[in-house]
Amino acid sequence: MGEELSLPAVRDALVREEDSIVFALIERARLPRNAPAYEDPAAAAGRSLAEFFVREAEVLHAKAGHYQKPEDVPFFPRDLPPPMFPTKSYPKVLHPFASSVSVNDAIWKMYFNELIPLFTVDGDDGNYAETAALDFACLKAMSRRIHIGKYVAEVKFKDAPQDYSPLIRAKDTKALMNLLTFKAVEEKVKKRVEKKARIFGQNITLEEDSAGKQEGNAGDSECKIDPEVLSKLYDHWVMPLTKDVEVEYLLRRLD
Ligand SMILES: C=C(O[C@@H]1C=C(C(=O)O)C=C[C@H]1O)C(=O)O
Repeated sequence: MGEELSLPAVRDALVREEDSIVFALIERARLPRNAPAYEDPAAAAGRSLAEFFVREAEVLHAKAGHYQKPEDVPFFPRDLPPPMFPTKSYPKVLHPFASSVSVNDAIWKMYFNELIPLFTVDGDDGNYAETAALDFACLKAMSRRIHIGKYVAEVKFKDAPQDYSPLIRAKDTKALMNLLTFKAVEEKVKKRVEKKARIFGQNITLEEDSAGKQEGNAGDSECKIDPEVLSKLYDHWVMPLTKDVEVEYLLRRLD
Protein backbone atom coordinates (compact mmCIF):
# COMPACT_ATOMS: atom_id res chain seq x y z
CA MET A 1 0.00 0.00 0.00
CA GLY A 2 1.26 3.49 -0.81
CA GLU A 3 0.78 6.97 0.50
CA GLU A 4 -2.59 7.62 -1.13
CA LEU A 5 -5.13 6.31 1.33
CA SER A 6 -8.77 6.43 0.36
CA LEU A 7 -11.46 3.82 0.74
CA PRO A 8 -11.73 3.22 -3.04
CA ALA A 9 -7.92 2.88 -3.34
CA VAL A 10 -7.71 0.42 -0.46
CA ARG A 11 -10.66 -1.55 -1.81
CA ASP A 12 -8.89 -1.72 -5.20
CA ALA A 13 -5.91 -3.26 -3.41
CA LEU A 14 -8.23 -5.86 -1.87
CA VAL A 15 -9.68 -6.68 -5.29
CA ARG A 16 -6.17 -7.18 -6.65
CA GLU A 17 -5.32 -9.57 -3.81
CA GLU A 18 -8.28 -11.74 -4.81
CA ASP A 19 -6.39 -12.75 -7.96
CA SER A 20 -3.41 -13.94 -5.92
CA ILE A 21 -5.62 -15.94 -3.58
CA VAL A 22 -7.62 -17.59 -6.37
CA PHE A 23 -4.47 -18.51 -8.32
CA ALA A 24 -2.66 -19.82 -5.23
CA LEU A 25 -5.62 -22.06 -4.36
CA ILE A 26 -5.92 -23.29 -7.96
CA GLU A 27 -2.25 -24.28 -7.84
CA ARG A 28 -2.60 -26.12 -4.52
CA ALA A 29 -5.74 -27.89 -5.78
CA ARG A 30 -3.63 -29.64 -8.46
CA LEU A 31 -2.19 -31.87 -5.75
CA PRO A 32 -4.11 -34.22 -3.50
CA ARG A 33 -4.35 -33.60 0.24
CA ASN A 34 -0.96 -35.23 0.99
CA ALA A 35 -1.62 -35.57 4.71
CA PRO A 36 1.94 -36.67 5.64
CA ALA A 37 3.09 -33.09 4.93
CA TYR A 38 1.04 -32.05 7.97
CA GLU A 39 2.00 -34.79 10.37
CA ASP A 40 4.73 -34.31 12.96
CA PRO A 41 7.47 -36.86 12.40
CA ALA A 42 9.48 -37.53 15.56
CA ALA A 43 12.69 -36.65 13.74
CA ALA A 44 11.62 -33.06 12.99
CA ALA A 45 11.42 -31.66 16.53
CA GLY A 46 7.65 -31.98 16.58
CA ARG A 47 7.20 -29.96 13.42
CA SER A 48 5.41 -30.98 10.30
CA LEU A 49 7.02 -30.47 6.91
CA ALA A 50 4.49 -27.71 6.21
CA GLU A 51 5.48 -25.83 9.38
CA PHE A 52 9.18 -26.42 8.76
CA PHE A 53 8.80 -25.03 5.25
CA VAL A 54 7.01 -21.87 6.35
CA ARG A 55 9.50 -21.19 9.17
CA GLU A 56 12.51 -21.61 6.91
CA ALA A 57 10.92 -19.66 4.05
CA GLU A 58 10.15 -16.78 6.39
CA VAL A 59 13.78 -16.65 7.53
CA LEU A 60 14.84 -16.33 3.89
CA HIS A 61 12.15 -13.74 3.17
CA ALA A 62 13.17 -11.72 6.24
CA LYS A 63 16.84 -11.75 5.21
CA ALA A 64 15.83 -10.56 1.74
CA GLY A 65 13.92 -7.65 3.29
CA HIS A 66 10.32 -8.76 3.58
CA TYR A 67 8.05 -8.14 6.59
CA GLN A 68 8.83 -4.43 6.77
CA LYS A 69 5.34 -3.38 5.71
CA PRO A 70 2.34 -3.61 8.04
CA GLU A 71 0.45 -5.86 5.58
CA ASP A 72 3.33 -8.37 5.29
CA VAL A 73 3.05 -10.28 8.52
CA PRO A 74 5.11 -13.42 9.23
CA PHE A 75 3.47 -16.52 10.72
CA PHE A 76 6.48 -17.12 12.97
CA PRO A 77 7.69 -13.63 13.91
CA ARG A 78 9.93 -14.70 16.78
CA ASP A 79 13.65 -14.81 16.06
CA LEU A 80 13.40 -13.64 12.45
CA PRO A 81 16.73 -12.25 11.24
CA PRO A 82 17.07 -8.61 10.13
CA PRO A 83 17.28 -7.75 6.41
CA MET A 84 20.72 -8.29 4.87
CA PHE A 85 20.15 -5.71 2.14
CA PRO A 86 18.94 -2.10 2.23
CA THR A 87 15.15 -1.89 2.35
CA LYS A 88 13.00 0.89 1.01
CA SER A 89 11.31 2.83 3.77
CA TYR A 90 7.55 2.79 3.33
CA PRO A 91 5.34 5.78 4.10
CA LYS A 92 4.16 5.62 7.70
CA VAL A 93 0.47 6.19 7.18
CA LEU A 94 -0.68 3.88 9.95
CA HIS A 95 -0.52 4.11 13.73
CA PRO A 96 2.78 2.52 14.94
CA PHE A 97 0.76 -0.24 16.64
CA ALA A 98 -0.20 -1.51 13.18
CA SER A 99 2.90 -3.67 12.94
CA SER A 100 1.90 -5.73 15.97
CA VAL A 101 -1.65 -6.49 14.78
CA SER A 102 -1.72 -10.08 13.49
CA VAL A 103 -4.41 -12.72 13.05
CA ASN A 104 -2.02 -15.19 11.46
CA ASP A 105 -2.62 -17.84 14.14
CA ALA A 106 -6.30 -17.89 13.19
CA ILE A 107 -5.43 -17.97 9.47
CA TRP A 108 -3.07 -20.89 10.06
CA LYS A 109 -5.67 -22.96 11.93
CA MET A 110 -8.41 -22.13 9.44
CA TYR A 111 -6.24 -23.05 6.45
CA PHE A 112 -5.01 -26.40 7.69
CA ASN A 113 -8.07 -27.53 9.63
CA GLU A 114 -10.96 -26.18 7.56
CA LEU A 115 -9.92 -25.05 4.11
CA ILE A 116 -7.56 -27.76 2.85
CA PRO A 117 -10.18 -30.52 3.23
CA LEU A 118 -12.64 -28.34 1.28
CA PHE A 119 -10.61 -27.86 -1.89
CA THR A 120 -8.14 -30.75 -2.16
CA VAL A 121 -9.06 -34.31 -3.04
CA ASP A 122 -8.31 -37.02 -0.54
CA GLY A 123 -5.11 -38.77 -1.60
CA ASP A 124 -1.35 -38.98 -1.39
CA ASP A 125 0.99 -38.64 -4.38
CA GLY A 126 4.18 -38.19 -2.34
CA ASN A 127 4.86 -34.63 -3.52
CA TYR A 128 5.16 -33.24 -0.01
CA ALA A 129 7.79 -30.58 -0.63
CA GLU A 130 5.77 -29.12 -3.48
CA THR A 131 2.65 -29.31 -1.32
CA ALA A 132 4.33 -27.30 1.44
CA ALA A 133 5.57 -24.68 -1.03
CA LEU A 134 2.07 -24.26 -2.46
CA ASP A 135 0.59 -24.04 1.04
CA PHE A 136 3.03 -21.25 1.86
CA ALA A 137 1.84 -19.32 -1.21
CA CYS A 138 -1.82 -19.73 -0.17
CA LEU A 139 -1.12 -18.65 3.42
CA LYS A 140 0.90 -15.64 2.31
CA ALA A 141 -1.76 -14.42 -0.12
CA MET A 142 -4.58 -14.75 2.41
CA SER A 143 -2.55 -13.14 5.19
CA ARG A 144 -1.68 -10.14 3.06
CA ARG A 145 -5.29 -9.58 2.02
CA ILE A 146 -6.54 -9.87 5.57
CA HIS A 147 -3.91 -7.54 7.04
CA ILE A 148 -4.68 -4.85 4.47
CA GLY A 149 -7.61 -4.45 6.88
CA LYS A 150 -5.26 -2.15 8.86
CA TYR A 151 -5.41 0.41 6.04
CA VAL A 152 -9.17 -0.04 5.66
CA ALA A 153 -9.54 0.76 9.35
CA GLU A 154 -7.28 3.81 9.17
CA VAL A 155 -9.26 5.25 6.25
CA LYS A 156 -12.59 4.62 7.92
CA PHE A 157 -11.33 6.25 11.12
CA LYS A 158 -9.97 9.29 9.27
CA ASP A 159 -13.26 9.67 7.39
CA ALA A 160 -15.35 9.68 10.58
CA PRO A 161 -13.29 10.16 13.76
CA GLN A 162 -16.35 11.58 15.51
CA ASP A 163 -18.17 8.24 15.05
CA TYR A 164 -15.25 5.95 15.85
CA SER A 165 -13.56 7.74 18.76
CA PRO A 166 -16.29 7.30 21.41
CA LEU A 167 -16.59 3.58 20.56
CA ILE A 168 -12.81 3.16 20.74
CA ARG A 169 -12.69 4.88 24.14
CA ALA A 170 -15.54 2.66 25.36
CA LYS A 171 -13.74 -0.41 23.88
CA ASP A 172 -17.08 -1.30 22.33
CA THR A 173 -15.93 -4.04 19.99
CA LYS A 174 -19.43 -4.95 18.86
CA ALA A 175 -20.43 -1.41 17.93
CA LEU A 176 -17.11 -0.91 16.12
CA MET A 177 -17.74 -4.09 14.15
CA ASN A 178 -21.20 -2.85 13.16
CA LEU A 179 -19.92 0.57 12.18
CA LEU A 180 -17.19 -0.75 9.88
CA THR A 181 -19.34 -3.43 8.24
CA PHE A 182 -20.77 -2.85 4.77
CA LYS A 183 -22.98 -5.82 3.92
CA ALA A 184 -23.61 -4.72 0.31
CA VAL A 185 -19.84 -4.55 -0.33
CA GLU A 186 -19.38 -8.00 1.19
CA GLU A 187 -22.05 -9.49 -1.09
CA LYS A 188 -20.25 -8.09 -4.14
CA VAL A 189 -16.90 -9.42 -2.96
CA LYS A 190 -18.33 -12.92 -2.56
CA LYS A 191 -19.87 -12.86 -6.04
CA ARG A 192 -16.68 -11.52 -7.61
CA VAL A 193 -14.32 -14.12 -6.09
CA GLU A 194 -16.68 -16.89 -7.14
CA LYS A 195 -16.69 -15.50 -10.68
CA LYS A 196 -12.89 -15.17 -10.69
CA ALA A 197 -12.55 -18.82 -9.64
CA ARG A 198 -14.90 -19.82 -12.44
CA ILE A 199 -12.97 -17.83 -15.05
CA PHE A 200 -9.36 -18.32 -13.86
CA GLY A 201 -10.01 -22.02 -13.22
CA GLN A 202 -11.11 -23.01 -16.69
CA ASN A 203 -9.04 -24.85 -19.26
CA ILE A 204 -8.22 -22.62 -22.20
CA THR A 205 -8.41 -24.28 -25.60
CA LEU A 206 -8.20 -22.83 -29.08
CA GLU A 207 -11.03 -24.83 -30.57
CA GLU A 208 -14.67 -24.95 -29.67
CA ASP A 209 -15.41 -28.40 -28.30
CA SER A 210 -17.98 -30.71 -29.88
CA ALA A 211 -20.79 -29.16 -27.88
CA GLY A 212 -19.81 -25.77 -29.25
CA LYS A 213 -18.85 -24.51 -25.82
CA GLN A 214 -16.38 -21.68 -25.53
CA GLU A 215 -14.28 -20.31 -22.75
CA GLY A 216 -16.39 -18.60 -20.15
CA ASN A 217 -19.05 -21.28 -20.32
CA ALA A 218 -17.26 -24.09 -18.56
CA GLY A 219 -19.36 -25.93 -16.02
CA ASP A 220 -18.21 -25.83 -12.40
CA SER A 221 -17.31 -29.53 -12.51
CA GLU A 222 -14.61 -28.75 -15.12
CA CYS A 223 -13.23 -25.93 -13.04
CA LYS A 224 -9.81 -26.39 -11.37
CA ILE A 225 -11.35 -25.30 -8.08
CA ASP A 226 -14.99 -25.31 -7.00
CA PRO A 227 -15.98 -21.62 -7.29
CA GLU A 228 -18.26 -21.99 -4.27
CA VAL A 229 -15.22 -22.74 -2.11
CA LEU A 230 -14.03 -19.21 -2.84
CA SER A 231 -17.26 -17.53 -1.80
CA LYS A 232 -17.38 -19.71 1.31
CA LEU A 233 -13.75 -18.93 2.15
CA TYR A 234 -14.46 -15.21 1.93
CA ASP A 235 -17.81 -15.39 3.70
CA HIS A 236 -16.71 -17.54 6.65
CA TRP A 237 -13.08 -16.56 7.10
CA VAL A 238 -11.38 -13.95 4.91
CA MET A 239 -13.86 -11.11 5.45
CA PRO A 240 -14.52 -11.85 9.16
CA LEU A 241 -10.75 -11.98 9.80
CA THR A 242 -10.22 -8.75 7.84
CA LYS A 243 -12.81 -7.14 10.10
CA ASP A 244 -11.08 -8.59 13.19
CA VAL A 245 -7.91 -6.86 11.99
CA GLU A 246 -9.87 -3.63 11.51
CA VAL A 247 -11.31 -3.82 15.04
CA GLU A 248 -7.95 -4.75 16.61
CA TYR A 249 -6.29 -1.81 14.88
CA LEU A 250 -9.05 0.63 15.80
CA LEU A 251 -9.03 -0.37 19.47
CA ARG A 252 -5.47 0.96 19.67
CA ARG A 253 -5.89 3.84 17.26
CA LEU A 254 -6.12 6.48 20.04
CA ASP A 255 -3.25 5.14 22.18
C1 LIG B 1 -12.78 -4.26 3.99
C2 LIG B 1 -13.88 -3.56 4.30
O1 LIG B 1 -14.55 -3.72 5.52
C3 LIG B 1 -15.49 -4.77 5.68
C4 LIG B 1 -14.91 -6.02 5.17
C5 LIG B 1 -15.03 -6.33 3.84
C6 LIG B 1 -14.11 -7.33 3.21
O2 LIG B 1 -13.36 -7.96 3.96
O3 LIG B 1 -14.11 -7.45 1.98
C7 LIG B 1 -15.99 -5.69 3.06
C8 LIG B 1 -16.83 -4.75 3.59
C9 LIG B 1 -16.81 -4.41 5.02
O4 LIG B 1 -17.88 -5.05 5.67
C10 LIG B 1 -14.45 -2.56 3.39
O5 LIG B 1 -15.29 -1.79 3.82
O6 LIG B 1 -14.03 -2.53 2.21
